[in-house]
Amino acid sequence: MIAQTANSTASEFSQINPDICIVNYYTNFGKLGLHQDKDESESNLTKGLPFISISIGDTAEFMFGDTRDKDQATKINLESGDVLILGGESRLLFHGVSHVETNTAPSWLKEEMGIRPGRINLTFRQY
Ligand SMILES: O=C(O)CCC(=O)C(=O)O
Ligand SMILES: [Fe+2]
Repeated sequence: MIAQTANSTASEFSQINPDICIVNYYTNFGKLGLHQDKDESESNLTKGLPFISISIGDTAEFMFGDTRDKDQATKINLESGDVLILGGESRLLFHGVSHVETNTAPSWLKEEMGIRPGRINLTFRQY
């Protein structure tokens, strides 16, 4: 498994010109099973072009690993404002969301932006 965290910079991955943005909204009961993202073109997947994920709202437990087995997956928290990049050799890692933690969003999102409870995730990709 290739998983680089805080020390990695976006410049280590090939640049993308995103032409797709997928928006997922999770209620506090929301989950997403372990899967690989491989709907993009074969050539861009082969190049390992990254996708870029931005989390907004409540914190999610995000899992990733080499297989679809959630017991073996590594779990990290993705908080509001976190950016996750899966690219290069990590591009086809299995990943998913095991749960969303109720009432963990920054209070200003609710108070000033009127955002509803739960989590929004945006992923930017290049087909
Ligand atoms: O919500 C997330 O952090 C992951 C979303 C995801 O894996 C997807 O949209 O394919
Ligand atoms: Fe995904």
